[in-house]
Parts: sequence; C-alpha cells; structure tokens
Amino acid sequence: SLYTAMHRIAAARRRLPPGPTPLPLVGNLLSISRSSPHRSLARLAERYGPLMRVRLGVVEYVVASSPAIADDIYHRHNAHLASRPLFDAWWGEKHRLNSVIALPPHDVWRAQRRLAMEEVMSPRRLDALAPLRREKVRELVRRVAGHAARGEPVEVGRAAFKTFLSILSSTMVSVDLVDSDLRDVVREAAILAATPNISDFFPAIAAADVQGFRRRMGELVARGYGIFEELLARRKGGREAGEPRKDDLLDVKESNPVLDRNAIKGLITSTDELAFINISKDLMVAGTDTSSTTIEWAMAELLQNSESMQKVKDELRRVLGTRTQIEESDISHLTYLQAIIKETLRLHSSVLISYYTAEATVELQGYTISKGTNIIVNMWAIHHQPDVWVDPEKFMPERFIGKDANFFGKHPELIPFGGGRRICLGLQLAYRMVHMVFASLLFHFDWKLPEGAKKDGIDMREKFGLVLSMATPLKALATKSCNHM
Ligand code: HEM
Repeated sequence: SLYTAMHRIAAARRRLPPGPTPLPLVGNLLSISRSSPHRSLARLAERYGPLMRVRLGVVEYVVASSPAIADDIYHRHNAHLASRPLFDAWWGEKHRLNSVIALPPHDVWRAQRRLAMEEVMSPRRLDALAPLRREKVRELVRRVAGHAARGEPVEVGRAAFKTFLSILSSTMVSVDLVDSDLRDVVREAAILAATPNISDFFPAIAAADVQGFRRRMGELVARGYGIFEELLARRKGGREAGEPRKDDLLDVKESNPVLDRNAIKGLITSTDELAFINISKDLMVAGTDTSSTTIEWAMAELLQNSESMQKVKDELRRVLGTRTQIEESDISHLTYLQAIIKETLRLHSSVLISYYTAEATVELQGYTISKGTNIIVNMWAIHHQPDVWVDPEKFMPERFIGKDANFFGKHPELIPFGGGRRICLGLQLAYRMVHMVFASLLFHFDWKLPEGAKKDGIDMREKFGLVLSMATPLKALATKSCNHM
C-alpha cells in the first residue's frame, strides 16, 4: 500500500533498522503476544534481522537480538546507551528519581551503585557475610528435611525465594523480612512492572493513568518505604538505648566516606536516609525472584535429566570428600554445577529483556539510532539463537564444559545479567547464593517427582513477568541423601 511504501522510504532515508510495518495508532502491538513478548520479538527478528524496529503504540523501539549487536550496545556505545525508558508506572511516588534500577546513569545512580558495590558487593563485604548466608542455607536444609520426614512435596521455587529474601534482608538491614508485608509488595510490584501499560504506548494520554498503574505503584512504593522507615526508626531507638552496631547498610549509613563527602546527601532529592531505604529495597526486589526462579528451573531440568543429576551429585561428593557442609569456596571446584547454572540461565533466563534509552545518537551496524530511542535487548532471543547454540532448546550443561563463557559481561552470547555499566548490580552475590543454595539442595537430598507429576511429566510452560517463572510451580519430593547433615 501507499502507506507501507512511504514508511519504507522514510526509514531508508534515515537509515533506520528494518521492521514490520506499523499499523496506524497501535503500531506493531498486535504482533506481540502479551504472554510471551520475548518469543514474538524473536520470531519477528528471524524475519527482519538482529537489529529491527518495532512500534509499540506510538513509541518506537529498536530491538537487538544477536551477540554482535549486544556487544556494540554493552561495550562500544555503552556510554550513550545506558539510560532507561521512562516507564510511566515508575513515576508512582516519584520512584524513578530514587531507584537505582530506573535512574538515568548519572550522579545519583552512580552514587547508589558505588554505595552498594562498596558496602554489599565488595569481596571483603561478601566474605564477611558468608557465615550469615551459610546459616540461612542451613535453615533451608532443615526446612526441607522436615518436608522429607513428613513425606510432603517441597515447593522448590517458594522455598528458595524465602531463603533469598531472608539472606538479602538480613544482609541489608539485619532483619529477616520473610514474613513481612515486603514480600507481597515485591510480588505485586513485579507483576505490575511487567504488565503492558497503555500509558507507555500512548504517552499523550499517560496523565490519565488509564489502568491506574502509576497510582497503584505509588501505593506499593509507599508501603515499601514504610517498612524501611520503621526499621530505621527502630534502629535509631536501639542505638540510643545502647545496642551494638550491626554493620549492615543501616549502620554503614553513618560511617560511609561517600556520605561524609556529602556525595549522596546533596544528590538525593529527598533525604539521605531515603537513599539507603531505596538501595536496600531495590536490591531485595531485584534479587529474590530472579534467583529463586533460577533454582526452580534448574531443579525442573535435573528432574528430567537423570544423567546430569547423577553427574552433579558425584561431583559434589568428590569435591566435598568427607566434609558434610558445602562452603562458598567449593563453588570454584564445582565445574559441572556451574555448567548447570549457566545452562539454566541460558535456557530459562529469569530476566528476558533489558530496556535502555539512547542519550545520544549513535550508529549501530550502519543504522542510525537517534537520541531518545528506546532499545530492547532480547536476551532470550540471543540465548536461543541456533547459529550460536547447538540445539538451543535442549538442556545440555556439557556445552559449557571447557568453553570459555561466563556471565560477567565479557561474552555477549551469554548475558543473563545484562551488560555494560548497568550490568546486574547483585551479580557477585547472586553467583554465590544461587550456587550455594542449589548445591546444598542436591547434596543433602535425593529428589524425585510426586506420583501424579511423574505420569504427566513436568509442566514446563513459562509465565512471563518481570522474571520468567514456571506457570505451574514445581513441587518435588525430597528424601535425605546418604550424605550426613
Ligand atoms: C540469578 C539471579 C539474577 C539475575 C538473572 C539477574 C539479572 C539482572 C539483569 C538482566 C539486570 C538488568 C541489567 C541490564 O540492564 O543490563 C539486572 C539488574 C539489576 N540487578 Fe540483578 N539479577 C539477579 C540477581 C540479583 C541480586 C541477587 C541482586 C541484589 C542483591 C540484583 C540486583 C540488581 C539491581 C539493583 C539491578 C539494576 C542495576 C541498574 O540498573 O543499574 N540482582 N539483574
């Protein structure tokens, strides 16, 4: 049609990436499934190429679906491509002005990342908190042992979620927030943030907040703040009553040189206390579901791959020798376990898509990406590309044995933690927690499917959200293995 022809000509003139012809108003929204946008976008990329343009409503996105382009985004042009789109729901309670996940990559964001890197993620701090994590993992093993003794199936993802939230909250604020309201806040905020919001496709009507997302997010953020404000107040009270320091994020607030230099104080729009509340909250939101779905998918795969299950159990026994507790220092010797986690994060990446915004016009593969363009990196598509991965749909940890590929940002074909300056802030902690928890579940227990599930097989369908979880939560039966506890 004339419309299509004009669209093509206009694109060629601006050297824009190719893409499906957008319909008036809705753009390409109708080609993208709400329940699995990562798959729809991957299918479109097969047709239009690894750098394509789609229009969601009236907003243009450029979608990257190959390692080469991811490499350009994360390395060559990262200085200009590390901002995030202005998703409308993020403005609830002005969240975007304070959240490390959403902030543009400038002063406030940098100060928050530095704070988290120094006070939570530095090797020194991570080592100092290893005993706490060990204790939380032991609690998990005890809980699972209880289920095993009673012959009840374990809801694997849920059990792991509890442990991760417990580790993260104890790390940040020395309080186990597993049974607090935070859990519901995290869950609902994650769903909300991942549900298509009409305001983002049609910014002209965003003020109307048609689906009420901004209002609802505002309420959730306020509830989240409330929990942390209460903790902070309690801590202050405790300090005045002479309680010893706990050396967590709440305490660090007073001794951190970053703060002494007023680097944060002046930058944060509200108070510096809010900075701590924010970073604590964001780390917990970003760190729990991502890590626990990884455990859930990994277990689901092993329950269907008895050879891999046997191999990893043998490896654990070999590496531990006569010891009966796994330590984080064992992880580097557990090559096959590492391969399983890599393969799980490739096949079932908990985060499927990362969003960025260009802060300046750049050239990507000969195409012009103009300032303000939103960019999607479809990690799922990259992790499932047949010319990068042999039999991409198959679970094969062996593919990583002897292969130089890790997810610390140097290998653009394996990017479950994103890349560039915005690479997952919790990567080092996630690495330790996920391996420790999974290794402990496998070392202390033998696992099998409950009778019904054995007959019908595991339901491997995905549920799309901020993280990719199993549509039917995995339940498995544990029995104590012969390794002592
Ligand atoms: C298996 C577990 C995890 C996975 C797969 C994962 C994945 C990701 C991904 C893909 C991103 C986006 C990166 C980008 O835009 O380039 C991200 C960002 C982030 N992650 Fe993780 N993550 C995990 C665990 C954690 C943990 C445990 C924490 C905190 C303790 C955490 C904190 C964050 C934060 C704060 C950001 C935002 C960084 C920014 O925008 O500057 N994550 N993560």
